Amino acid sequence: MATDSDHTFDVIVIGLGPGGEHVAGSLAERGLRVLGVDRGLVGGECPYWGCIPSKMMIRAADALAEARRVDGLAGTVGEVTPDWSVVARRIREEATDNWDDKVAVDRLVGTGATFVRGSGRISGPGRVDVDGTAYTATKGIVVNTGTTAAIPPVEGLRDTPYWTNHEIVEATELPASIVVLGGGAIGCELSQVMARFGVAVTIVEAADRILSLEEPEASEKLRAALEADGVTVHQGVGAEKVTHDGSTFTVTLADGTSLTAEKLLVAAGRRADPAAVGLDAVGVAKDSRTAPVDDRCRVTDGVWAVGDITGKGAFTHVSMYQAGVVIRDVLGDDGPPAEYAALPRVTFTDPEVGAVGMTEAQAREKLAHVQVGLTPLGETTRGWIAKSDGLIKVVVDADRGVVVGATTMGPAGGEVLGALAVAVHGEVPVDRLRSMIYAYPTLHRGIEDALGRLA
Ligand SMILES: Cc1cc2nc3c(=O)[nH]c(=O)nc-3n(C[C@H](O)[C@H](O)[C@H](O)COP(=O)(O)OP(=O)(O)OC[C@H]3O[C@@H](n4cnc5c(N)ncnc54)[C@H](O)[C@@H]3O)c2cc1C
Ligand SMILES: NC(=O)c1ccc[n+]([C@@H]2O[C@H](COP(=O)([O-])OP(=O)(O)OC[C@H]3O[C@@H](n4cnc5c(N)ncnc54)[C@H](O)[C@@H]3O)[C@@H](O)[C@H]2O)c1
Repeated sequence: MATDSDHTFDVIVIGLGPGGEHVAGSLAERGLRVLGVDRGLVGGECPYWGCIPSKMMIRAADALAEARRVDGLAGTVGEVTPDWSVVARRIREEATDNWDDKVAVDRLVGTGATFVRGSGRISGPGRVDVDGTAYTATKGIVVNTGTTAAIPPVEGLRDTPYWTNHEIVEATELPASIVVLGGGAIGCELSQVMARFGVAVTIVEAADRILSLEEPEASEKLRAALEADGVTVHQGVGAEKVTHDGSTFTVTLADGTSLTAEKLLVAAGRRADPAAVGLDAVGVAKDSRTAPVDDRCRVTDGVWAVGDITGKGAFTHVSMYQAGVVIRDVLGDDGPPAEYAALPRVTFTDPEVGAVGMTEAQAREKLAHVQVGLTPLGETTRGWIAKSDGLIKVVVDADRGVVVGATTMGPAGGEVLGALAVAVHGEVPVDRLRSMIYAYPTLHRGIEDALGRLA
């Protein structure tokens, strides 16, 4: 029979995405009594339907593209024949264990934490209900319930068998054609993958450009790259109506264009639901779209939140970073508060779009004097040799003489980003960056060129 002590823990973690899993395991290892609750798979979206399987798809699609590049660089390889079954098998066997989280559950329980599969909800300070069973948290509750795909209010859409990231990651066969609603990170990455595997892909992006949160120069180059892969891009126009006749989707755009395709992928952003996890019971407004947190990731006394739900950046590295902040705060350990000025992000298209800190537009909105330097990658020696397109752009706070934002687009754009992420985080003076030695001929040498072009 369950006793009170079976239902009383120091800390209860609701939702075990990357950050929640880390908090639960680390606090248990430090000797706290921890209950981890997840209604789905321990590890969350990233390992099962997000980062890892999508990057496995991208790796495969890039291999196809690289093989096709032999022409014009090194000879001929004959016809490159894509086979999705290889990717689908890797996702099942190597990435997700066929969507079984036994390894993750065992790892968590191995730290000393208790795991319950179910839907958790805060019912009041220190109180959590999991599918009708009441639990008490004496030290605190950590919320890491993440996001699900946002389904935009387009007429007819909800009544159709649309795909989200879940269905495309689980697909064992690709369709002949697909419309992708949304040209953000998910839409762009997956569109390129599918196009390289022979799918006729059409992106519909309501904003005036794809990847609209990043620099316009990157959006323009990415659009050209996607079109070179055969993707059709409609931007600046939203979908107005969607129908499905049993085999074919018809998507009507606001400008009257009618698109038909075998599948429709919704990649129009993500939605968190703070009220569903009971955050309204501890003071968060019922209609809040995020869990507002302070620089210790506290929502209120005894309640912390980490990950997508905090609205600080829907990335695994943010979830993990915030987890570190929470672990220290719960334990009373010293450490810096959370800061996001040097938030890095990478869209793993080809070319990759790395970015850190502010875009030029954000900087101009916030700062009095802004300088910008941009180097097209083709003008760097390495970029020219590799026949690679891309750019390096730096955004500088002229008053302080430090880089506050940067974009590194190109092959390994996410790796080149590292140097500029350090510069933004460390507030390294531009003069110091200008006077360092950049190895020749590297792509990151473009940083020196971009700094030389500051205007
Ligand atoms: C296709 C795709 C590709 C991506 N690629 C990248 C990438 O390359 N790099 C990157 O940094 N990020 C990427 N992301 C984003 C990344 O997946 C998320 O930012 C990351 O998973 C962190 O999310 P989270 O910690 O908020 O929780 P999530 O991963 O969303 O997990 C939340 C967990 O909470 C559980 N849960 C929800 N409600 C309850 C409840 N009431 N009770 C119990 N359990 C609950 C869910 O079952 C889930 O397991 C990608 C996302 C997608 C969809
Ligand atoms: N490489 C990575 O790190 C990576 C990869 C994929 C996803 N993610 C994370 O997941 C999050 C979600 O990705 P996402 O691509 O779904 O969201 P997103 O917010 O990046 O992009 C969604 C896009 O859909 C558009 N849109 C919204 N409603 C629309 C409509 N009705 N018709 C047409 N377009 C519409 C928006 O204008 C926007 O450009 C990202 O913000 C990112 O944080 C990260």
